Amino acid sequence: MALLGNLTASPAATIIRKMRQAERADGPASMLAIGTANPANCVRQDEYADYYFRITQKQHLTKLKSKLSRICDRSAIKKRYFHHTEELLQYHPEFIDRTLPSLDARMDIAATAVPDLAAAAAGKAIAEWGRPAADITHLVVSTYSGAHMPGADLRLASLLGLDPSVRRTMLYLNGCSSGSAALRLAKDIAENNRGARVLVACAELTLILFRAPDEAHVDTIIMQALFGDGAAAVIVGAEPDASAERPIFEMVAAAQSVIPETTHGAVGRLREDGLVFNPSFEMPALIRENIEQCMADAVAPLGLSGGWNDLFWAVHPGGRAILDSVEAGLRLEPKKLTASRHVLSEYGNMSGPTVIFVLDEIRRRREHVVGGHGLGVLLGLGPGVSVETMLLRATW
Ligand SMILES: CC(C)(COP(=O)(O)OP(=O)(O)OC[C@H]1O[C@@H](n2cnc3c(N)ncnc32)[C@H](O)[C@@H]1OP(=O)(O)O)[C@@H](O)C(=O)NCCC(=O)NCCSC(=O)CC(=O)O
Repeated sequence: MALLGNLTASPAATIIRKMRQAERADGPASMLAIGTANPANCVRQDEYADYYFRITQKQHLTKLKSKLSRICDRSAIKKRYFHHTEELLQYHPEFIDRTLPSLDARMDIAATAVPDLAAAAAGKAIAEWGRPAADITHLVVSTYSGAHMPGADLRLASLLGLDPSVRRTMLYLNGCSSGSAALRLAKDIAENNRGARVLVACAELTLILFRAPDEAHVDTIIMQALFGDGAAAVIVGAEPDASAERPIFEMVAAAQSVIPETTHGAVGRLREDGLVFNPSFEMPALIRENIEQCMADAVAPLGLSGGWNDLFWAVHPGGRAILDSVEAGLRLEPKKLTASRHVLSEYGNMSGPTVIFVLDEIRRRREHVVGGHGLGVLLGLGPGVSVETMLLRATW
């Protein structure tokens, strides 16, 4: 105690404390710009079952095809975008036949396609932000569609012309909560490094989990029915420059929790035939039964409780049943999930980037979605089952 007392009173301790105060930003981080992008190949959901069984040459599996048709009908998705095309699949029979090793070929395509798509989204965010790309100080990139050293972060930095001193962080295999996790990390970086401007970029290509239908693996068609490709980027910074920057959402507080004993809820394994991802049948019920407790725990330290309909909601649209579960579990009025349902309908579940598309949609709809005090919640859901929450304040 005596030593600690001496240290804390010493001139060195005072200097270090002042240095640390000077290093940190005074205010909370804000999202300063948002950009999104999708590949060109668009497939309508009402044509997807025909398309998928034709390109995988499995039209003889008529019962499975009818099941996929039914699931697509009830998915509340209108269309999705994909990097892979029929031509690409013709060159790669190993992407269709799950007995052939295909990880090398999938990774070779992802090495350029993931950062290219991320760059399309990030370029839009930087243009909206209005400052030079070289002013970005930190880069956080998340994906599960590829894994390389050096990674998509370095190629993205080069494509965008970021400064070589930019501090890069890669997040791999975070599943569908990766967009929320990357934003949480960006908030911490921006608030602890005065003047930092963090570019968050999330990009996913379903090529990593594309494979033919198989009667022994019915969950394959669930993935094929719901997931699409997309990228989203956000620029995050604290103490916005009032003359040059226009904050969209203040990032008030972030939390992460895990629904107890649900590690089986959403499981992914990287295998020789790509990423095998199995969302459990139970996901919708697990979320419906646990979401209110997770939310209450997340907002309690802020002195808030309940009143969920007073907030705006940016919920990860993992599937129609996931949104139905969040709506039921929190007793939300149907209009609260309009932005999430719109993004699901237009793009499907793009994993991590999706929740950023929802934020973009909310700021587009403005007062039609956001209530008087402007407070809302970003809700990410992913393997764990992890629940990522961020309290936001709309600042337009
Ligand atoms: C897929 C759906 C749109 C289908 O809607 P329906 O109204 O048709 O619902 P349903 O439950 O009757 O399902 C239709 C058929 O699909 C089957 N089915 C449903 N879910 C399944 C699953 N997880 N695995 C295997 N089969 C499944 C049902 O048994 C049924 O088969 P039969 O017709 O033979 O009886 C919906 O169930 C849905 O949105 N589910 C949630 C999907 C999900 O878990 N998303 C999270 C992805 S992970 C994610 O976002 C985050 C992450 O973890 O990283």
